[in-house]
Amino acid sequence: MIEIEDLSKRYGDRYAVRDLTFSVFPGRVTGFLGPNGSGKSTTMRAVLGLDLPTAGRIRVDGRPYAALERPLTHVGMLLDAGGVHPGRSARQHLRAVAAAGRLPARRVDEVLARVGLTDAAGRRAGEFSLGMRQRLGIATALLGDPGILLLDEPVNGLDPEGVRWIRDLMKSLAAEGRTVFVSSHLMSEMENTADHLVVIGRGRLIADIPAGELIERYSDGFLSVRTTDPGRLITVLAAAGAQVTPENADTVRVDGLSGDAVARLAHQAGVLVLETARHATSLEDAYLRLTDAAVEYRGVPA
Ligand SMILES: Nc1ncnc2c1ncn2[C@@H]1O[C@H](COP(=O)(O)OP(=O)(O)OP(=O)(O)O)[C@@H](O)[C@H]1O
Repeated sequence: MIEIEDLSKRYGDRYAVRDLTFSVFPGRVTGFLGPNGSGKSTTMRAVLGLDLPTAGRIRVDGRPYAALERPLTHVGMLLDAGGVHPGRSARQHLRAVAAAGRLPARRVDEVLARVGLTDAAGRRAGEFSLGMRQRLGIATALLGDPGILLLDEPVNGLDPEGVRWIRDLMKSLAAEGRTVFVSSHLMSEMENTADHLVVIGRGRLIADIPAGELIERYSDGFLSVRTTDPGRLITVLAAAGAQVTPENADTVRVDGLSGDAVARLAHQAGVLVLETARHATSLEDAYLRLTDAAVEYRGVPA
């Protein structure tokens, strides 16, 4: 578990992160979302003690990162897939990290297998494709078998197969009971992955919410209702406070009423409803609405 309390980080006269409070829980994938420059990397670096906060407290498994004994067994991180010596093989790289972190050498082959790099283990990392480098970065994060994983924009630049692979991996890591905290500036990447979302804008918290609830709360989902008597249905539903507009000859669009309410009102009025379809919003739409709603957070002078 990660607990962030009143975190602020200032560079010069600007806050990269301001009064941020949230926790990241085990057993689920938590997406950390915000536009470019909103402070996601700064927050992740602060969790790992790579950046010193201007104010606030961060606890990892109940302690500051610096107070963790053998931190690699608590937290694995994928911050930058480029941090591997190009002349070393994947196996040599992992052995070096394992030795430095006092981790058992057998973990090297275990993590190579987990990320599908067993066959490429002897090749120089400098010859790796971006996707392979990303797998090696994740293997490195997994070396200490940590309960917490921090992944900063892990799918950046990957092809669709690589994206799918990382998604599936994150889900399985969460299913094993780990805390998976993954940043992205693209909501669409989180749509099929995150169980929970922490959204920031200009360094401030905008939402800390289950992914499904975000859609529910910020969706503009409407109903298409097909009926034998659109004229009468429009009158009845409008009288109940809904916005109703004809969609075509036998279908009306209804905003502001649940499917239940539409069915009941139509029944009471003796109008026959043939079909009701709900048009759901995507997570992307909900996110845009949410960040729009947070427009006051744009611009944070120190
Ligand atoms: N070392 C630094 N010195 C000065 N300003 C910095 C530094 N690191 C980050 N910033 C500023 O802090 C703000 C937040 O940056 P950060 O990299 O945390 O955002 P981000 O959400 O991770 O963005 P991205 O999606 O582009 O990676 C930005 O305005 C950035 O310019």
